[in-house]
Amino acid sequence: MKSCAKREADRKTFMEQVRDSKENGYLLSSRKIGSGAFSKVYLGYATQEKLRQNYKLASDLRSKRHSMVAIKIISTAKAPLEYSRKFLPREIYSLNATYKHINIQLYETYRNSRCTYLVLELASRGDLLEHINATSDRRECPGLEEEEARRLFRQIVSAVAHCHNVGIVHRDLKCENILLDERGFIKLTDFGFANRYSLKNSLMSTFCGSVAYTAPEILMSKKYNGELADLWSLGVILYAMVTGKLPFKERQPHKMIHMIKQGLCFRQPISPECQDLIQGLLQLKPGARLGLQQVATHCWMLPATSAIFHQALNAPGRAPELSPALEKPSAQGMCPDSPTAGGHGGGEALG
Ligand SMILES: Nc1ncnc2c1ncn2[C@@H]1O[C@H](COP(=O)(O)OP(=O)(O)OP(=O)(O)O)[C@@H](O)[C@H]1O
Repeated sequence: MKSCAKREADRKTFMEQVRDSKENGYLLSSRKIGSGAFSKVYLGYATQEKLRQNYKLASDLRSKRHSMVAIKIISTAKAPLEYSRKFLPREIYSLNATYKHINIQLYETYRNSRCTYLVLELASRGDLLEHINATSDRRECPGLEEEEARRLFRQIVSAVAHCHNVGIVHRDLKCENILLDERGFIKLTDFGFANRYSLKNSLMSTFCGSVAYTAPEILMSKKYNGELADLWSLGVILYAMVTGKLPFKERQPHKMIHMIKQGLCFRQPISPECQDLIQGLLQLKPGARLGLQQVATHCWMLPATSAIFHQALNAPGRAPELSPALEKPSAQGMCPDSPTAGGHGGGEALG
């Protein structure tokens, strides 16, 4: 239980934050909608005066017919210096650089010596992980229907392509960092690990992100290309969306690598087109992964062409990358042709 003194200190801090926000044109509500390692996110409202001053904010909120925003408050006085000096500026830079994309909206920032405030578009329907888990429960079947997964994945790919086009790699793409707004649009968030690169093929060396979504080259502590590492994470996200599970799940990087080398396993019926796309992204060799352009035009992303692709897949002479056994999983729901069937940790529960 919190001590009285701690509660009083928290109350004072919150009142200061309410004041700071009011001075900057926002009413901070006491409804906390999320928290991170060094941040708290509250529901806020833009004042009429703010709406008069900020045309972009006003027109965006008008289209939504409300004045709500998410206010992320980072206590820079309490956060480690490295976070305030390195990761937070990167997050703000990245959000600003990607501002003009529908999936990512930072309206403005303000700060004082104690806190930095990020005013963000409100994504009121929680994150993708919660959505997958809730939908799985409702359907009594793990994962989203492919049609819904396709609709969301298209937006995610578009948001990541936008980042890459302006020279930003996210480096922490995961279901928890993809939020949903009230209209079902995705909002990419948490750019704390994002980095900019000036050379197309420049390599990075910092370990970022969550092990389950992290590209094998990073787990192996190799220098890596940030764009190609983001592509791996996209493969993990798509797998999670359609199966409700993570493809590889281990706490320790060396065990993860072992699992990845054993190969991917689909334990439930997923269309061959979707499997092909996931396989194309989850390639051990970074250079062998599908590029974003190829992802965006992959037949699974364009349903109209999927029938043609299906024919091509089954055409004589094509190497059978997707065996019939995978298209129609066995009664046990395992991959009989996989050396790891039953034994490997692929298909671990989300969460
Ligand atoms: N725009 C938003 N709309 C609604 N909720 C949000 C928004 N931004 C963040 N949140 C909520 O706040 C949580 C923390 O936000 P965020 O991930 O940006 O913080 P963080 O400090 O970078 O987190 P972490 O320490 O996990 O990296 C999110 O998981 C989400 O639940």
